[in-house]
Amino acid sequence: MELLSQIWSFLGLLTVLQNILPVQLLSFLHSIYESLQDFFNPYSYFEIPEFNGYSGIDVNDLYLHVNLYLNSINTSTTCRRLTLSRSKSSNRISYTVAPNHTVHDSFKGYHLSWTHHVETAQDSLDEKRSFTLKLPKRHRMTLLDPYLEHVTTRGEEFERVSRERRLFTNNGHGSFESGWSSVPFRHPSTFDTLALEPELKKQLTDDLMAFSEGKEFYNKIGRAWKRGYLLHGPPGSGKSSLIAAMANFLCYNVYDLELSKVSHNSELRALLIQTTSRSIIVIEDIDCSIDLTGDRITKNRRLQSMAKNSQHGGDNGEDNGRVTLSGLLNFTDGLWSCCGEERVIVFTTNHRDTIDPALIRCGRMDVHVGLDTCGMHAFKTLLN
Ligand SMILES: Nc1ncnc2c1ncn2[C@@H]1O[C@H](COP(=O)(O)OP(=O)(O)OP(=O)(O)O)[C@@H](O)[C@H]1O
Repeated sequence: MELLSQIWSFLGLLTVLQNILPVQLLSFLHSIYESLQDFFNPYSYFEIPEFNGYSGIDVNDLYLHVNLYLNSINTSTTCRRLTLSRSKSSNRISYTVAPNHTVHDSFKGYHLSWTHHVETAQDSLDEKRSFTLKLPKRHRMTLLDPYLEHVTTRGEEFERVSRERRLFTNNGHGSFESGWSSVPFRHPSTFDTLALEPELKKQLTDDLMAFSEGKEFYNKIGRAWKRGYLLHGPPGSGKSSLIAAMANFLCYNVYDLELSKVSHNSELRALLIQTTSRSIIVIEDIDCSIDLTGDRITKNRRLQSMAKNSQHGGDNGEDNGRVTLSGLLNFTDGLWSCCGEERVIVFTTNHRDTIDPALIRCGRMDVHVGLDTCGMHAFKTLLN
């Protein structure tokens, strides 16, 4: 009782002081109080807002990674309240730390925690979200960088295996902002279900694995992080199934590029720029999709094309109105092909011999896979 009355009198004194002391002195006392509090507090705090700056447009990558990371560690055991959500097109449930709740983590033997703050602006319904990382002050310099690196790597890894993948196809409006339409990618083919000889299966999975983990290698040797596959074999030999198995193995999106719908090289370039990293870009039946004689176009055809162009009052350039071999070579290997990372380009054909060697030389199509013969093992898998 006595303690209660003492607290009351202290609060009363504070109110009186607040009324009589000048504002400057109050704020000075407040800053001294905060400095003392900081000095004696054994923890450091780092705030990670959802957006960079005040525009509310530029999303903070680190915030996204923290969210993914907290999704990847089993937060349900350390956090008392989680927000669950599921998008219309995905079966996956994602967990977010509920507003103003904390989740605990450990790294190199130290305890750390993340608190998710959500504030609603008073004048609008906008929400301001951020995470606060709390870690031991004495070790903050040695812990912060490696821990954030760990969070980013785990977050990216989690996104890779859990994101809903999509199958894109070009819609004929490649010159505009979005030249691709997409549906969820749910092809069931995997390397386990494919009837392939075990050596070939191993070669392919090793190659794909090395590619997906090869960021540093590609950086070191100064090459764009992409890989080309040429799949050849008669109709029905499993080329499409192999592409689906590759996409499922790597957890990549698939861009199925229909060349007949692309009207010229610049549209092809625009489509390439619109593809995202970690994807497989497929051109099926490459020999049927394009005049692979490219620059060696016959005189007759060139004349026909020029006549057509002049009839329509167009430019007489020979590349007008079609995709050429050189356009395709630039697509796979030119400067623009480096505008994204971690991309696999796959060409399929029923007749490898009809393709211009420039298009499938090593460096463009790094791996050639023949699917024409069905060995004993593959046959057994099919029977099973
Ligand atoms: N190696 C294989 N293992 C398992 N299934 C296969 C294999 N090869 C073919 N198939 C089956 O045969 C059918 C045709 O295969 P797929 O469409 O992949 O062949 P394709 O070579 O792409 O044919 P096309 O050249 O006509 O497009 C599919 O139902 C697929 O499941």
